[in-house]
Amino acid sequence: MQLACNAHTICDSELRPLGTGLYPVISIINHSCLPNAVLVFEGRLGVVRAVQHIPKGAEVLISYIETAGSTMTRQKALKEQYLFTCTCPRCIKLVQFEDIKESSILEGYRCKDERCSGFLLRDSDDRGFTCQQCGLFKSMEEIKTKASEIKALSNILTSMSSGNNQKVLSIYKKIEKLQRNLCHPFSISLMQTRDKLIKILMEVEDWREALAYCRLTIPVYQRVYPGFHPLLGLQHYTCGKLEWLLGETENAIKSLTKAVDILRITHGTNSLFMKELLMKLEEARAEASYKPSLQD
Ligand SMILES: C[S@@+](CC[C@H](N)C(=O)[O-])C[C@H]1O[C@@H](n2cnc3c(N)ncnc32)[C@H](O)[C@@H]1O
Repeated sequence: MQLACNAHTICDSELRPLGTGLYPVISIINHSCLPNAVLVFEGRLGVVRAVQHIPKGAEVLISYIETAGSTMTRQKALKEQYLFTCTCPRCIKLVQFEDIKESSILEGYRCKDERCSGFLLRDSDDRGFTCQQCGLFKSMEEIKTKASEIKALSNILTSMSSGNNQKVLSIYKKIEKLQRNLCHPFSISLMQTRDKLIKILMEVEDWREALAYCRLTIPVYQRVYPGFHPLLGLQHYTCGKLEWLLGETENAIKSLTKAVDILRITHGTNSLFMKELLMKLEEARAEASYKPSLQD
């Protein structure tokens, strides 16, 4: 257990896990769900970078876990994996109204009225949930039916062997449709399903549809992560790459610029990964300045 509490998951530049490592210096850094620094890896080298100004004498804090999640979800993960109760500025708000609202958005249900973006709270008699914006009621029965349909589809996915991309794609699309109807538009589960769809659609080279889902995830990423979070930078990067592939040069420049603005802070500018990103942005800019002259 002592090893698990002090070890770190080594990831590649795109935060895909590669293995586990013990870094004696990095393992003295404590956790916060609102960290002022991030840990990224350049090969086997662990690098901690500040993501905001850290005043002299203040403690450097990184996040040990996925920070997109309700306070209860984060606290559970920290308790189970690292055996402590977090008291960071986000966690001390547990069960305060703002925190209940936040968890109802991130992990709760959507209003029956599709145009309403209110959050739902469970009624005291447990018969269902009421939208806190428009007052519409959603019954427990309706929620349970949709949730069990999603569960059944997820079970099919777990029982499937890999390699059947088209079948997996069609199941994820069904799950996404059900979640769109069940979950709040800023739901993390819906965001994760869309991320799975983006990954598969990129594997089957359907850039157009991958981009459509990627664009849907950006506002959710912007909401659930702080401004300088590597995952937000990487999502802008994915959007930019897809736009570039589809010939949407101006949009690609915008997305790649947003990616660079974030990732130069979290990843530095010296790695091969960042050099490639900066080169793509240069290429897109060069193409944009060349294109109008073609129309002359
Ligand atoms: C990688 S170690 C961090 C350094 C450790 N605090 C030390 O003094 O060696 C991880 C452990 O530190 C403690 N820890 C880290 N962040 C904490 C926090 N925000 N609040 C309380 N304990 C924390 C937990 O016991 C956790 O399992």
